[in-house]
Amino acid sequence: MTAAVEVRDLVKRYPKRDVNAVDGLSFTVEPGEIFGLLGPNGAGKSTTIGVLTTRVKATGGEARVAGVDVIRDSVAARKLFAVVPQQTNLDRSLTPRQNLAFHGAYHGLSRTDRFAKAAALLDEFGLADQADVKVDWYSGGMAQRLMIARAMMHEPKVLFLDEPTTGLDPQSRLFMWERVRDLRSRGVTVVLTTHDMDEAAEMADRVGIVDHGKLLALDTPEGLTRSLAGHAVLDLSVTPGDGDDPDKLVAALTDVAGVERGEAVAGGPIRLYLNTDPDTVLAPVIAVLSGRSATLTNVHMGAASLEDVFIDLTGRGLR
Ligand SMILES: Nc1ncnc2c1ncn2[C@@H]1O[C@H](COP(=O)(O)OP(=O)(O)OP(=O)(O)O)[C@@H](O)[C@H]1O
Repeated sequence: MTAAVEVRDLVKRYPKRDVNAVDGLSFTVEPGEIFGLLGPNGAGKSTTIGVLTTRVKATGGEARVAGVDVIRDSVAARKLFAVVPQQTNLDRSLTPRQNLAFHGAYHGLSRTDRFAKAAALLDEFGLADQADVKVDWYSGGMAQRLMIARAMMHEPKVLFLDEPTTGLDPQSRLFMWERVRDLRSRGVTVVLTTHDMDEAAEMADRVGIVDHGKLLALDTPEGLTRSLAGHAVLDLSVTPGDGDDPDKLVAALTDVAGVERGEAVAGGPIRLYLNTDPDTVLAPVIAVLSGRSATLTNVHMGAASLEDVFIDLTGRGLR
């Protein structure tokens, strides 16, 4: 089967920059997948999407959408995908319904078809009641939904979502996640970028972790977290005793049986990666802390997350 998206050795160097924004990226997205590109700000996610959606000119490498070379055959490629950018780009002089209809006209839909389709999509995205108001009245979440509805007007095979829920309230996020899953069930391939590990873990069938324009890991969220040394994590909010510091505390804590590794996350808790159950480690950990006169204010036990995978790969947090 033809891959929905194929990127090979992609390189992008912006003019007057001395490093590559995208530095030899390769990955393949299967049809019907929700694929997440996860990485911190500046990792090169938007640039990669920019190349795939013909907005950014690649410096080198190959990029295909549904088998069509986006670099050499951009006109044909544009019929096969849709993109929802980070920033709202709705036409403020048109109503929501007109925004969709106009997009349909651009893609050659007849008047009847485009208004029927617009009505169906407005309904699906929970905007039917407010389809004929000013776009300016829309909240961020509504504008985001309208942009996805608009993107679906020409029935793209691949939908690119750049940071789909950044800045949205929790309820709007959940609504958005459900709509994206609906799209997948209709066979649309979704490629989303995010620096939110919860979003990647929740949404994506597979996640590519990128940093400095390079792919560091690619697997299912479960596969990525399973790859970590320990399968459980203990977060300790601690104030070191007089004359002690977080690094020394970490060194002492990693001597506890069952602690595979530890690190003091900058500005955050001490994180211990365990290779055993957290409850067997807790008592000896607390004994070490009290022995060093450290004050423990909070303990969190959990499974390893994608954030932990990222920290493991890069030595720093996602944000
Ligand atoms: N038009 C541009 N001109 C010059 N440099 C750019 C341009 N666009 C992006 N960059 C640089 O390229 C690198 C990758 O940026 P990009 O926006 O692709 O990252 P990102 O992972 O999408 O980050 P974010 O989550 O902040 O959008 C950054 O160092 C950025 O400063």
